[in-house]
Amino acid sequence: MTLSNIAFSKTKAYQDLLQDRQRLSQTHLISLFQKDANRQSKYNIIDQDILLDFSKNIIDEVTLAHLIDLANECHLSDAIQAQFSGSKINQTEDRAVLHTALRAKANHSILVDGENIIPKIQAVKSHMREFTNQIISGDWKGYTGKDITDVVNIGIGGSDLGPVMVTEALRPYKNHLNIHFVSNVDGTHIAETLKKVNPETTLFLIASKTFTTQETMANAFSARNWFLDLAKDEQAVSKHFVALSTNAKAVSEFGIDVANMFEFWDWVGGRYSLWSAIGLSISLSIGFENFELLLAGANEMDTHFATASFDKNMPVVLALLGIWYVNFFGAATHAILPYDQYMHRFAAYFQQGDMESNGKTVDRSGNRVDYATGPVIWGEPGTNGQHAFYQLIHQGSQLIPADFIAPAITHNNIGNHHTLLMSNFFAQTEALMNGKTKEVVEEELKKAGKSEGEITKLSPFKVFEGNKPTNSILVKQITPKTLGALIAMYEHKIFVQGVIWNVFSYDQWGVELGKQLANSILPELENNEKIHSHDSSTNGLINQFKAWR
Ligand SMILES: O=P(O)(O)OC[C@H]1O[C@](O)(CO)[C@@H](O)[C@@H]1O
Repeated sequence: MTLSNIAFSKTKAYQDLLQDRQRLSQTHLISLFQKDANRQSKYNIIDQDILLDFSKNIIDEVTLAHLIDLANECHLSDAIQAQFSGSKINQTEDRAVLHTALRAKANHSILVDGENIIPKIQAVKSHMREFTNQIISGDWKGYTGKDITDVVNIGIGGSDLGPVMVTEALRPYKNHLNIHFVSNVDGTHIAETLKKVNPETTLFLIASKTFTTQETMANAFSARNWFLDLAKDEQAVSKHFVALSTNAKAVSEFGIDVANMFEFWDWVGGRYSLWSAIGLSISLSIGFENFELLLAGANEMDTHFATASFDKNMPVVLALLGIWYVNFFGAATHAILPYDQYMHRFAAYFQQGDMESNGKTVDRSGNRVDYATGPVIWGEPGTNGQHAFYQLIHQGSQLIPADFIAPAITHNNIGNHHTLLMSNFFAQTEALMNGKTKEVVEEELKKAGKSEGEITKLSPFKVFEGNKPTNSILVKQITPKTLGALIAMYEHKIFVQGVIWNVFSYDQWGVELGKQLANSILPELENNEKIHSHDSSTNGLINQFKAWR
Protein backbone atom coordinates (compact mmCIF):
# COMPACT_ATOMS: atom_id res chain seq x y z
CA MET A 1 0.00 0.00 0.00
CA THR A 2 1.52 3.34 -1.03
CA LEU A 3 0.27 6.88 -0.50
CA SER A 4 -2.01 8.23 -3.20
CA ASN A 5 -0.63 10.87 -5.50
CA ILE A 6 -3.33 13.51 -5.77
CA ALA A 7 -2.43 17.03 -6.86
CA PHE A 8 -3.91 19.08 -4.02
CA SER A 9 -4.56 22.17 -6.17
CA LYS A 10 -6.41 20.10 -8.78
CA THR A 11 -9.00 18.71 -6.37
CA LYS A 12 -12.63 19.79 -6.48
CA ALA A 13 -12.46 20.66 -2.79
CA TYR A 14 -9.62 23.09 -3.50
CA GLN A 15 -11.84 24.96 -5.96
CA ASP A 16 -14.72 24.94 -3.45
CA LEU A 17 -12.42 26.29 -0.76
CA LEU A 18 -11.24 29.10 -3.02
CA GLN A 19 -14.89 30.11 -3.28
CA ASP A 20 -15.37 29.80 0.47
CA ARG A 21 -12.44 32.10 0.96
CA GLN A 22 -14.09 34.63 -1.33
CA ARG A 23 -17.45 34.21 0.40
CA LEU A 24 -15.94 34.65 3.88
CA SER A 25 -13.61 37.48 2.94
CA GLN A 26 -15.92 40.11 4.40
CA THR A 27 -17.12 37.99 7.32
CA HIS A 28 -15.84 38.76 10.80
CA LEU A 29 -15.50 35.99 13.38
CA ILE A 30 -17.81 37.97 15.67
CA SER A 31 -20.63 37.70 13.17
CA LEU A 32 -20.07 33.95 12.85
CA PHE A 33 -20.67 33.68 16.61
CA GLN A 34 -23.67 36.00 16.41
CA LYS A 35 -25.25 33.93 13.64
CA ASP A 36 -24.87 30.59 15.38
CA ALA A 37 -25.73 30.16 19.04
CA ASN A 38 -24.27 26.63 18.99
CA ARG A 39 -20.98 27.56 17.42
CA GLN A 40 -18.83 26.72 20.47
CA SER A 41 -20.28 23.25 20.92
CA LYS A 42 -20.10 22.50 17.19
CA TYR A 43 -16.44 23.32 16.85
CA ASN A 44 -15.24 21.56 19.92
CA ILE A 45 -13.59 18.17 20.50
CA ILE A 46 -12.87 16.67 23.90
CA ASP A 47 -10.91 13.47 24.39
CA GLN A 48 -8.32 12.19 26.91
CA ASP A 49 -8.55 15.26 29.14
CA ILE A 50 -7.82 17.53 26.19
CA LEU A 51 -10.37 20.03 24.92
CA LEU A 52 -9.76 21.45 21.48
CA ASP A 53 -11.93 24.51 20.90
CA PHE A 54 -11.57 25.51 17.26
CA SER A 55 -14.62 27.76 17.13
CA LYS A 56 -12.50 30.92 16.87
CA ASN A 57 -11.50 30.08 13.31
CA ILE A 58 -12.75 31.76 10.15
CA ILE A 59 -14.85 28.83 9.05
CA ASP A 60 -18.49 27.90 8.77
CA GLU A 61 -20.17 24.54 8.28
CA VAL A 62 -19.77 24.70 4.52
CA THR A 63 -16.04 25.40 4.77
CA LEU A 64 -15.50 22.64 7.29
CA ALA A 65 -17.36 20.23 5.01
CA HIS A 66 -15.15 21.27 2.09
CA LEU A 67 -12.01 20.82 4.18
CA ILE A 68 -13.19 17.32 5.02
CA ASP A 69 -13.95 16.70 1.33
CA LEU A 70 -10.36 17.70 0.68
CA ALA A 71 -9.13 15.08 3.16
CA ASN A 72 -11.33 12.48 1.50
CA GLU A 73 -10.29 13.42 -2.02
CA CYS A 74 -6.68 13.00 -0.92
CA HIS A 75 -7.51 9.51 0.45
CA LEU A 76 -6.56 10.38 3.99
CA SER A 77 -8.16 7.27 5.52
CA ASP A 78 -6.08 5.02 3.29
CA ALA A 79 -2.96 6.99 4.18
CA ILE A 80 -3.61 6.58 7.91
CA GLN A 81 -4.17 2.89 7.39
CA ALA A 82 -0.98 2.64 5.30
CA GLN A 83 1.10 4.33 8.00
CA PHE A 84 -0.25 2.39 10.96
CA SER A 85 0.02 -0.98 9.18
CA GLY A 86 3.71 -0.56 8.33
CA SER A 87 3.56 0.14 4.59
CA LYS A 88 6.76 1.71 3.32
CA ILE A 89 5.26 5.18 2.98
CA ASN A 90 8.67 6.86 3.30
CA GLN A 91 9.24 6.00 -0.33
CA THR A 92 12.41 8.03 -0.95
CA GLU A 93 14.16 6.03 1.77
CA ASP A 94 12.12 2.84 1.24
CA ARG A 95 11.09 2.72 4.90
CA ALA A 96 7.99 2.10 6.94
CA VAL A 97 7.04 4.83 9.43
CA LEU A 98 6.15 3.23 12.73
CA HIS A 99 6.65 5.50 15.70
CA THR A 100 3.07 4.47 16.47
CA ALA A 101 4.26 0.86 16.91
CA LEU A 102 6.59 1.99 19.71
CA ARG A 103 3.58 2.93 21.79
CA ALA A 104 1.27 0.13 20.61
CA LYS A 105 -0.02 -2.38 23.16
CA ALA A 106 2.20 -5.42 23.77
CA ASN A 107 -0.37 -7.83 22.30
CA HIS A 108 -0.47 -5.97 18.99
CA SER A 109 1.13 -7.31 15.84
CA ILE A 110 2.68 -5.13 13.14
CA LEU A 111 4.62 -6.66 10.29
CA VAL A 112 7.64 -5.09 8.65
CA ASP A 113 9.12 -7.23 5.86
CA GLY A 114 7.06 -10.13 7.20
CA GLU A 115 8.37 -9.85 10.78
CA ASN A 116 6.21 -8.85 13.76
CA ILE A 117 8.16 -5.96 15.27
CA ILE A 118 6.29 -5.78 18.58
CA PRO A 119 8.41 -8.42 20.41
CA LYS A 120 11.65 -6.59 19.64
CA ILE A 121 10.15 -3.28 20.78
CA GLN A 122 9.12 -4.96 24.02
CA ALA A 123 12.60 -6.44 24.49
CA VAL A 124 14.23 -2.99 24.24
CA LYS A 125 11.64 -1.58 26.62
CA SER A 126 12.47 -4.30 29.18
CA HIS A 127 16.14 -3.39 28.85
CA MET A 128 15.26 0.30 29.35
CA ARG A 129 13.14 -0.52 32.39
CA GLU A 130 15.85 -2.64 33.99
CA PHE A 131 18.59 -0.10 33.28
CA THR A 132 16.47 2.85 34.46
CA ASN A 133 15.69 1.08 37.72
CA GLN A 134 19.34 0.20 38.27
CA ILE A 135 20.49 3.79 37.75
CA ILE A 136 17.72 5.40 39.82
CA SER A 137 18.08 2.92 42.69
CA GLY A 138 21.87 3.24 42.75
CA ASP A 139 22.40 -0.46 41.98
CA TRP A 140 24.45 0.59 38.96
CA LYS A 141 27.73 1.96 40.22
CA GLY A 142 30.32 4.15 38.55
CA TYR A 143 33.95 2.98 38.21
CA THR A 144 34.83 4.05 41.75
CA GLY A 145 31.75 2.42 43.26
CA LYS A 146 29.66 5.57 43.56
CA ASP A 147 26.01 6.02 42.52
CA ILE A 148 25.20 7.83 39.27
CA THR A 149 24.01 11.37 39.96
CA ASP A 150 24.20 13.00 36.51
CA VAL A 151 23.15 11.92 33.04
CA VAL A 152 24.44 13.67 29.93
CA ASN A 153 22.51 13.01 26.72
CA ILE A 154 24.67 13.74 23.70
CA GLY A 155 22.59 14.00 20.52
CA ILE A 156 21.18 16.53 18.10
CA GLY A 157 17.92 17.17 16.22
CA GLY A 158 15.49 14.36 16.93
CA SER A 159 18.02 12.74 19.25
CA ASP A 160 17.94 15.80 21.49
CA LEU A 161 14.88 18.03 21.03
CA GLY A 162 12.25 15.46 22.05
CA PRO A 163 14.04 14.35 25.22
CA VAL A 164 14.82 17.98 26.15
CA MET A 165 11.24 19.09 25.60
CA VAL A 166 9.68 16.17 27.49
CA THR A 167 12.06 16.21 30.45
CA GLU A 168 11.39 19.93 30.81
CA ALA A 169 7.61 19.56 30.40
CA LEU A 170 7.55 16.77 32.98
CA ARG A 171 9.88 18.35 35.54
CA PRO A 172 7.27 17.92 38.29
CA TYR A 173 7.76 14.14 37.88
CA LYS A 174 11.56 14.33 38.08
CA ASN A 175 13.66 12.27 40.45
CA HIS A 176 17.08 13.06 41.98
CA LEU A 177 19.11 12.58 38.77
CA ASN A 178 20.45 15.70 37.10
CA ILE A 179 19.84 15.45 33.36
CA HIS A 180 21.98 17.47 30.94
CA PHE A 181 21.77 17.78 27.17
CA VAL A 182 24.63 18.51 24.82
CA SER A 183 23.75 19.03 21.16
CA ASN A 184 25.70 21.88 19.59
CA VAL A 185 29.08 21.14 18.00
CA ASP A 186 30.18 24.48 19.43
CA GLY A 187 32.70 23.29 22.04
CA THR A 188 31.09 25.64 24.55
CA HIS A 189 28.15 23.28 24.95
CA ILE A 190 30.15 20.24 26.01
CA ALA A 191 32.74 22.31 27.89
CA GLU A 192 30.14 24.07 30.05
CA THR A 193 28.35 20.79 30.74
CA LEU A 194 31.52 18.94 31.72
CA LYS A 195 32.29 21.70 34.24
CA LYS A 196 29.15 20.69 36.12
CA VAL A 197 29.73 16.94 36.36
CA ASN A 198 32.05 14.45 38.00
CA PRO A 199 33.32 11.50 35.92
CA GLU A 200 32.83 9.09 38.83
CA THR A 201 29.09 9.75 38.98
CA THR A 202 28.17 10.66 35.39
CA LEU A 203 26.50 8.54 32.75
CA PHE A 204 26.77 9.57 29.10
CA LEU A 205 24.02 8.57 26.68
CA ILE A 206 25.28 8.82 23.11
CA ALA A 207 22.01 9.28 21.24
CA SER A 208 22.25 9.00 17.49
CA LYS A 209 20.12 7.00 15.10
CA THR A 210 22.93 6.79 12.55
CA PHE A 211 25.87 7.11 14.97
CA THR A 212 27.63 9.10 12.25
CA THR A 213 26.26 12.62 12.87
CA GLN A 214 29.22 15.01 12.92
CA GLU A 215 28.09 17.10 15.89
CA THR A 216 27.17 14.14 18.07
CA MET A 217 30.30 12.16 17.31
CA ALA A 218 32.52 15.19 18.01
CA ASN A 219 30.81 15.73 21.36
CA ALA A 220 30.89 12.02 22.17
CA PHE A 221 34.64 11.76 21.49
CA SER A 222 35.32 14.88 23.56
CA ALA A 223 33.27 13.47 26.45
CA ARG A 224 35.12 10.17 26.18
CA ASN A 225 38.53 11.88 26.14
CA TRP A 226 37.59 14.00 29.16
CA PHE A 227 36.40 10.89 30.96
CA LEU A 228 39.51 8.83 30.17
CA ASP A 229 41.84 11.67 31.15
CA LEU A 230 40.30 11.56 34.61
CA ALA A 231 39.40 7.89 35.00
CA LYS A 232 42.59 6.63 33.31
CA ASP A 233 40.96 3.27 32.71
CA GLU A 234 39.47 2.01 29.40
CA GLN A 235 37.49 -0.60 31.33
CA ALA A 236 35.62 2.17 33.13
CA VAL A 237 33.99 3.33 29.88
CA SER A 238 31.41 0.53 29.98
CA LYS A 239 30.01 1.83 33.26
CA HIS A 240 29.67 5.38 32.01
CA PHE A 241 28.82 5.29 28.29
CA VAL A 242 25.76 3.76 26.67
CA ALA A 243 24.47 4.17 23.13
CA LEU A 244 20.97 4.75 21.76
CA SER A 245 21.20 3.86 18.10
CA THR A 246 20.27 1.74 15.11
CA ASN A 247 23.94 1.25 14.15
CA ALA A 248 25.52 -1.53 16.24
CA LYS A 249 28.71 -1.58 14.15
CA ALA A 250 29.48 2.11 14.67
CA VAL A 251 28.58 1.82 18.36
CA SER A 252 31.12 -0.93 18.96
CA GLU A 253 33.74 0.87 16.86
CA PHE A 254 33.31 3.85 19.19
CA GLY A 255 34.14 1.53 22.08
CA ILE A 256 30.73 1.00 23.63
CA ASP A 257 29.88 -2.60 24.42
CA VAL A 258 26.77 -3.53 22.39
CA ALA A 259 25.34 -4.94 25.61
CA ASN A 260 25.10 -1.28 26.64
CA MET A 261 23.34 -0.32 23.42
CA PHE A 262 19.63 0.41 23.33
CA GLU A 263 18.48 -0.36 19.85
CA PHE A 264 15.88 1.13 17.58
CA TRP A 265 15.20 0.70 13.90
CA ASP A 266 15.15 2.51 10.57
CA TRP A 267 11.35 2.73 10.62
CA VAL A 268 11.61 5.24 13.49
CA GLY A 269 12.20 8.72 12.05
CA GLY A 270 14.69 10.86 14.00
CA ARG A 271 12.13 13.57 14.81
CA TYR A 272 9.61 10.91 15.87
CA SER A 273 12.04 8.94 18.02
CA LEU A 274 11.44 10.10 21.59
CA TRP A 275 9.18 7.06 22.03
CA SER A 276 12.07 4.71 21.25
CA ALA A 277 15.38 4.08 23.01
CA ILE A 278 16.10 7.76 22.31
CA GLY A 279 13.69 8.36 25.22
CA LEU A 280 16.10 6.77 27.72
CA SER A 281 16.96 10.18 29.21
CA ILE A 282 13.21 10.74 29.73
CA SER A 283 12.85 7.37 31.44
CA LEU A 284 15.86 8.13 33.66
CA SER A 285 14.48 11.54 34.52
CA ILE A 286 10.93 10.54 35.46
CA GLY A 287 11.14 6.77 35.91
CA PHE A 288 10.15 4.05 33.47
CA GLU A 289 6.53 3.87 34.73
CA ASN A 290 6.00 7.51 33.82
CA PHE A 291 7.73 6.96 30.47
CA GLU A 292 5.22 4.18 29.82
CA LEU A 293 2.36 6.55 30.69
CA LEU A 294 3.74 8.99 28.12
CA LEU A 295 3.59 6.17 25.56
CA ALA A 296 0.10 5.17 26.73
CA GLY A 297 -1.18 8.73 26.23
CA ALA A 298 0.27 8.78 22.73
CA ASN A 299 -1.28 5.39 22.01
CA GLU A 300 -4.71 6.67 23.03
CA MET A 301 -4.26 9.61 20.66
CA ASP A 302 -3.26 7.14 17.93
CA THR A 303 -6.55 5.33 18.47
CA HIS A 304 -8.46 8.61 18.41
CA PHE A 305 -6.72 9.60 15.17
CA ALA A 306 -7.30 6.24 13.52
CA THR A 307 -10.96 5.92 14.50
CA ALA A 308 -12.65 9.30 15.07
CA SER A 309 -14.65 10.80 12.20
CA PHE A 310 -12.71 13.59 10.56
CA ASP A 311 -14.92 16.38 11.93
CA LYS A 312 -14.29 15.09 15.49
CA ASN A 313 -10.67 14.16 14.96
CA MET A 314 -8.23 16.56 16.67
CA PRO A 315 -5.16 16.00 14.48
CA VAL A 316 -7.26 16.06 11.30
CA VAL A 317 -9.10 19.24 12.26
CA LEU A 318 -5.86 21.01 13.26
CA ALA A 319 -4.25 19.95 9.99
CA LEU A 320 -7.17 21.10 7.84
CA LEU A 321 -7.35 24.46 9.60
CA GLY A 322 -3.62 24.89 9.08
CA ILE A 323 -4.05 24.21 5.36
CA TRP A 324 -6.98 26.62 5.22
CA TYR A 325 -4.77 29.48 6.42
CA VAL A 326 -1.56 28.53 4.56
CA ASN A 327 -3.19 27.97 1.19
CA PHE A 328 -6.24 30.22 1.21
CA PHE A 329 -5.12 33.14 3.42
CA GLY A 330 -1.41 33.10 2.60
CA ALA A 331 -0.32 32.55 6.21
CA ALA A 332 3.41 31.85 6.17
CA THR A 333 3.82 31.00 9.84
CA HIS A 334 1.98 29.27 12.66
CA ALA A 335 2.52 30.05 16.33
CA ILE A 336 2.42 27.47 19.14
CA LEU A 337 1.93 29.28 22.44
CA PRO A 338 1.93 27.14 25.58
CA TYR A 339 0.70 28.84 28.74
CA ASP A 340 2.85 26.53 30.81
CA GLN A 341 6.43 27.39 31.71
CA TYR A 342 7.40 23.71 31.80
CA MET A 343 6.47 23.48 28.12
CA HIS A 344 8.97 26.14 27.11
CA ARG A 345 10.61 23.88 24.50
CA PHE A 346 7.36 22.63 22.96
CA ALA A 347 7.38 25.04 20.00
CA ALA A 348 11.11 24.42 19.42
CA TYR A 349 10.45 20.69 19.35
CA PHE A 350 7.75 21.06 16.71
CA GLN A 351 9.92 23.38 14.68
CA GLN A 352 11.87 20.30 13.76
CA GLY A 353 8.81 18.04 13.79
CA ASP A 354 6.86 20.18 11.37
CA MET A 355 9.45 22.03 9.30
CA GLU A 356 11.75 19.05 8.69
CA SER A 357 8.66 17.04 7.70
CA ASN A 358 6.69 19.38 5.46
CA GLY A 359 9.30 21.93 4.40
CA LYS A 360 9.24 20.46 0.90
CA THR A 361 8.48 21.77 -2.60
CA VAL A 362 8.53 18.53 -4.57
CA ASP A 363 5.41 16.40 -4.67
CA ARG A 364 5.17 12.63 -4.54
CA SER A 365 5.64 12.33 -8.31
CA GLY A 366 8.83 14.35 -8.18
CA ASN A 367 7.31 17.57 -9.59
CA ARG A 368 7.48 21.03 -8.09
CA VAL A 369 4.27 21.93 -6.26
CA ASP A 370 2.32 25.02 -7.35
CA TYR A 371 1.05 25.83 -3.85
CA ALA A 372 2.51 26.63 -0.44
CA THR A 373 3.40 23.78 1.93
CA GLY A 374 4.67 23.69 5.53
CA PRO A 375 4.62 27.03 7.39
CA VAL A 376 7.29 28.38 9.71
CA ILE A 377 6.52 27.11 13.22
CA TRP A 378 7.50 29.27 16.15
CA GLY A 379 6.42 30.29 19.61
CA GLU A 380 7.30 30.95 23.20
CA PRO A 381 5.42 30.40 26.42
CA GLY A 382 2.69 32.87 27.36
CA THR A 383 2.80 35.40 28.97
CA ASN A 384 6.40 36.12 27.93
CA GLY A 385 5.33 36.15 24.31
CA GLN A 386 2.66 38.71 25.08
CA HIS A 387 5.36 41.16 26.10
CA ALA A 388 7.49 40.40 23.08
CA PHE A 389 5.79 39.55 19.79
CA TYR A 390 2.01 39.57 20.33
CA GLN A 391 1.95 43.16 19.07
CA LEU A 392 2.50 41.78 15.58
CA ILE A 393 -0.15 39.07 15.99
CA HIS A 394 -2.69 41.69 17.09
CA GLN A 395 -1.89 44.59 14.80
CA GLY A 396 0.75 43.45 12.30
CA SER A 397 0.18 43.00 8.58
CA GLN A 398 0.68 39.21 8.63
CA LEU A 399 -2.04 36.73 9.49
CA ILE A 400 -0.64 34.44 12.18
CA PRO A 401 -2.86 31.53 13.15
CA ALA A 402 -1.96 30.41 16.65
CA ASP A 403 -2.52 27.48 19.00
CA PHE A 404 -2.96 28.47 22.63
CA ILE A 405 -2.26 25.56 25.00
CA ALA A 406 -2.85 25.63 28.75
CA PRO A 407 -3.41 23.27 31.67
CA ALA A 408 -6.46 23.77 33.90
CA ILE A 409 -4.52 22.42 36.89
CA THR A 410 -1.07 23.74 37.66
CA HIS A 411 1.77 21.84 39.29
CA ASN A 412 2.67 24.97 41.26
CA ASN A 413 -0.25 26.40 43.12
CA ILE A 414 1.38 29.57 44.35
CA GLY A 415 -0.95 32.40 45.35
CA ASN A 416 -3.11 33.40 42.39
CA HIS A 417 -0.41 32.84 39.74
CA HIS A 418 -2.40 30.26 37.84
CA THR A 419 -5.56 32.31 37.65
CA LEU A 420 -3.48 35.29 36.51
CA LEU A 421 -1.92 33.12 33.83
CA MET A 422 -5.25 31.66 32.74
CA SER A 423 -6.94 35.04 32.61
CA ASN A 424 -4.33 35.99 30.03
CA PHE A 425 -4.85 32.72 28.16
CA PHE A 426 -8.60 33.35 27.83
CA ALA A 427 -8.23 37.07 27.22
CA GLN A 428 -5.78 36.77 24.36
CA THR A 429 -7.86 34.56 22.08
CA GLU A 430 -10.92 36.68 22.83
CA ALA A 431 -9.03 39.88 22.05
CA LEU A 432 -7.54 38.41 18.88
CA MET A 433 -11.01 37.48 17.73
CA ASN A 434 -12.95 40.57 18.76
CA GLY A 435 -10.37 43.25 18.30
CA LYS A 436 -11.48 46.76 19.28
CA THR A 437 -13.57 49.04 17.06
CA LYS A 438 -13.01 52.74 16.38
CA GLU A 439 -16.19 53.52 18.33
CA VAL A 440 -14.99 51.71 21.44
CA VAL A 441 -11.56 53.32 21.18
CA GLU A 442 -13.09 56.79 20.87
CA GLU A 443 -15.42 56.17 23.79
CA GLU A 444 -12.49 55.06 25.94
CA LEU A 445 -10.42 58.11 25.00
CA LYS A 446 -13.36 60.37 25.74
CA LYS A 447 -13.76 58.80 29.18
CA ALA A 448 -10.04 59.33 29.77
CA GLY A 449 -10.62 63.03 29.25
CA LYS A 450 -8.94 63.40 25.84
CA SER A 451 -9.92 66.31 23.60
CA GLU A 452 -11.64 65.82 20.23
CA GLY A 453 -8.37 66.57 18.45
CA GLU A 454 -6.42 64.07 20.55
CA ILE A 455 -9.08 61.42 19.98
CA THR A 456 -8.91 61.83 16.20
CA LYS A 457 -5.13 61.68 16.28
CA LEU A 458 -4.79 58.68 18.59
CA SER A 459 -7.68 56.42 17.69
CA PRO A 460 -6.25 54.83 14.46
CA PHE A 461 -3.36 53.44 16.48
CA LYS A 462 -5.59 51.97 19.14
CA VAL A 463 -8.00 50.14 16.83
CA PHE A 464 -7.68 46.35 16.61
CA GLU A 465 -9.22 44.71 13.55
CA GLY A 466 -9.62 41.39 15.35
CA ASN A 467 -10.72 38.40 13.25
CA LYS A 468 -7.45 36.63 14.10
CA PRO A 469 -7.94 32.87 14.19
CA THR A 470 -6.82 30.76 17.14
CA ASN A 471 -7.22 27.24 18.48
CA SER A 472 -7.53 26.84 22.23
CA ILE A 473 -6.19 23.58 23.60
CA LEU A 474 -7.15 23.26 27.23
CA VAL A 475 -5.58 20.28 29.01
CA LYS A 476 -6.79 19.11 32.40
CA GLN A 477 -3.20 18.89 33.64
CA ILE A 478 0.16 18.31 31.98
CA THR A 479 0.91 14.74 33.04
CA PRO A 480 2.99 12.09 31.27
CA LYS A 481 -0.23 10.79 29.72
CA THR A 482 -1.71 14.04 28.48
CA LEU A 483 1.69 15.23 27.24
CA GLY A 484 2.06 11.98 25.27
CA ALA A 485 -1.36 12.59 23.73
CA LEU A 486 -0.55 16.21 22.89
CA ILE A 487 2.69 15.31 21.16
CA ALA A 488 1.02 12.53 19.18
CA MET A 489 -1.77 14.94 18.22
CA TYR A 490 0.75 17.31 16.61
CA GLU A 491 2.67 14.45 14.99
CA HIS A 492 -0.49 13.27 13.26
CA LYS A 493 -1.42 16.81 12.29
CA ILE A 494 1.90 17.04 10.43
CA PHE A 495 1.27 13.71 8.71
CA VAL A 496 -2.23 14.75 7.57
CA GLN A 497 -0.89 17.97 6.11
CA GLY A 498 1.84 16.07 4.27
CA VAL A 499 -0.75 13.69 2.82
CA ILE A 500 -2.86 16.58 1.53
CA TRP A 501 0.07 18.63 0.24
CA ASN A 502 1.21 15.44 -1.48
CA VAL A 503 4.76 15.59 -0.09
CA PHE A 504 6.83 12.91 1.60
CA SER A 505 6.82 13.97 5.26
CA TYR A 506 9.30 11.43 6.57
CA ASP A 507 12.49 12.16 4.68
CA GLN A 508 14.75 15.21 5.18
CA TRP A 509 16.99 15.55 2.13
CA GLY A 510 17.06 19.29 2.70
CA VAL A 511 19.54 19.00 5.56
CA GLU A 512 22.08 17.08 3.47
CA LEU A 513 23.53 19.86 1.31
CA GLY A 514 24.81 21.91 4.23
CA LYS A 515 26.36 18.78 5.78
CA GLN A 516 28.13 17.91 2.52
CA LEU A 517 29.53 21.41 2.06
CA ALA A 518 30.68 21.62 5.68
CA ASN A 519 32.58 18.37 5.13
CA SER A 520 34.30 19.76 2.06
CA ILE A 521 35.17 23.06 3.79
CA LEU A 522 36.53 21.37 6.92
CA PRO A 523 39.94 20.37 5.42
CA GLU A 524 40.31 23.88 4.00
CA LEU A 525 40.20 25.29 7.53
CA GLU A 526 42.96 23.01 8.74
CA ASN A 527 45.80 25.03 7.17
CA ASN A 528 46.66 28.70 6.79
CA GLU A 529 46.61 28.87 3.00
CA LYS A 530 44.40 31.38 1.23
CA ILE A 531 41.26 29.86 -0.23
CA HIS A 532 40.11 30.51 -3.81
CA SER A 533 37.87 27.51 -4.41
CA HIS A 534 34.48 29.09 -3.61
CA ASP A 535 32.48 32.13 -4.62
CA SER A 536 34.05 35.45 -3.61
CA SER A 537 31.82 35.87 -0.55
CA THR A 538 32.62 32.44 0.91
CA ASN A 539 36.34 32.81 0.04
CA GLY A 540 36.40 36.23 1.71
CA LEU A 541 34.74 34.98 4.86
CA ILE A 542 37.00 31.95 5.18
CA ASN A 543 40.12 33.99 4.57
CA GLN A 544 39.15 36.61 7.14
CA PHE A 545 38.40 33.82 9.62
CA LYS A 546 41.87 32.39 9.00
CA ALA A 547 43.45 35.81 9.43
CA TRP A 548 41.71 36.39 12.75
CA ARG A 549 41.81 33.03 14.45
O1 LIG B 1 20.10 10.70 15.37
P1 LIG B 1 21.08 11.14 14.34
O2 LIG B 1 21.32 10.08 13.31
O3 LIG B 1 22.36 11.59 14.98
O4 LIG B 1 20.47 12.35 13.55
C1 LIG B 1 20.13 13.55 14.19
C2 LIG B 1 19.24 14.41 13.37
O5 LIG B 1 19.81 14.70 12.10
C3 LIG B 1 18.81 14.73 11.10
O6 LIG B 1 18.95 13.61 10.30
C4 LIG B 1 18.93 15.94 10.23
O7 LIG B 1 18.94 17.13 10.95
C5 LIG B 1 17.50 14.69 11.88
O8 LIG B 1 16.45 14.19 11.15
C6 LIG B 1 17.89 13.84 13.04
O9 LIG B 1 16.96 13.96 14.05
